[in-house]
Amino acid sequence: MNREARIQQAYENAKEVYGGYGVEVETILEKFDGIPVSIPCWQGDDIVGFEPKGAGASGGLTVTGNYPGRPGNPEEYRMDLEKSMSYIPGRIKVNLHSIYGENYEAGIDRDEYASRHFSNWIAWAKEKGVGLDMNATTFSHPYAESGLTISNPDENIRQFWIRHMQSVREISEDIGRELGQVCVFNTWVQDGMKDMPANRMKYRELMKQSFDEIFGKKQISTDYVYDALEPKLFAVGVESYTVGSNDFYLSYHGHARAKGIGNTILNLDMGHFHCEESAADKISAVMLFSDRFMAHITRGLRWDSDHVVINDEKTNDMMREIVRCGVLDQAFFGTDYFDASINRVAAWTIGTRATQRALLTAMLEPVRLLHRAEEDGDYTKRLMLMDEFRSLPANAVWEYYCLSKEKAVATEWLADLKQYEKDVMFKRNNS
Ligand SMILES: C[C@H](O)[C@H](O)[C@@H](O)C(=O)CO
Ligand SMILES: [Mn+2]
Repeated sequence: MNREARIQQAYENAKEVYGGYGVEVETILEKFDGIPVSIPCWQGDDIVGFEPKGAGASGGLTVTGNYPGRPGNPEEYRMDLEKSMSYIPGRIKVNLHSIYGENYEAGIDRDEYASRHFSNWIAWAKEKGVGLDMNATTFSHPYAESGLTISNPDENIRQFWIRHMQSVREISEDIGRELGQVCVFNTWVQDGMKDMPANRMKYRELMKQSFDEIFGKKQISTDYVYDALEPKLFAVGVESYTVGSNDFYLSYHGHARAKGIGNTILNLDMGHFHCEESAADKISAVMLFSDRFMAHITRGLRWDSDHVVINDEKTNDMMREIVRCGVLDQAFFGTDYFDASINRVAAWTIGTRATQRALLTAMLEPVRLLHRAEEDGDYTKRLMLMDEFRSLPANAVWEYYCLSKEKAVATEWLADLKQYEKDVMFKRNNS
């Protein structure tokens, strides 16, 4: 049997199996096809970006590895991105950092970044039919060396980062308007301390004030921008105290909503909690009080929050929970990882495809039957179904979807990437 016929037949069988549980596979596929996953720009070049002097990651972010072939300019970078996109079915967005703008004028600093620095990205996104998300970049900068940015008691430094965030938020607004879809403005900041602070209150108070100024500067339509707050437990070098902790951001979100400041939402990064803590469990708690949320799908491993996403238990758990909670239409899906020890284009491809596959698998779960068993108080049946549903033929549906989008099925993309690596990536000299 040839490739197409094999995939088609497995798909027809899968449809029958799912149909037996009341799941209409075609309807699910149609919905799935419209859900974008945002690709992390930082995986493409170890978060160097295109500022005149790319500094590389710092501030609790460490990219390990030195795999050859890193792109050294926007053209090489977008070429790699397009290569990865050629292997990815379904809608995507690119999650940019503010240091990935272009044509910065001499002497310009981050507090003066503007939409003109992103005009190439906007034109490219329009041409490719993809969306863009945006991140303020508070690390890898002389004003970030103390480890405190918007919570810095030095008013000059604090105001510098406030202006930075305000300008990046306005860039996000222009992007949202230009592309006709929401651009999530993410505000992760690394602020914290290696050792115990004597005055924890002070920095949180400053951070609260700063966010009030950042989001309070301008009311922006939610058609264009949501302001994502991304809590984190700790980072390397920031072991004792993170100003933007989960409790801080949950409270700040409530405050901002009550006062009508900005369009805040929570960004639940799966790698930002205790290893045994479930980010999935937080979705229902947050979404009872919010209209939207972002998920940073990633694979936390011990002290590293950002390994390349694979189809592991936590990723599937996160996706299942989003669907079971009925908040799929409220989710912004971002992925968040860096790995410079493997081919960077492959990392993008593996992580995005794994995220999509886990999402599709969760959408196919016969969730109504699980809810019904629980409502009936039949926890025995609930557990049996949950376990049984893990073995449903979701992969056959995924492969059919890839085929229908004329994208690689299973491992088919790797040989082509190895050729690209040889012909293009390994000929660069950017390390
Ligand atoms: C580069 C990003 O801003 C970063 O990964 C952030 O989202 C994060 O999760 C930091 O740990
Ligand atoms: Mn993140």
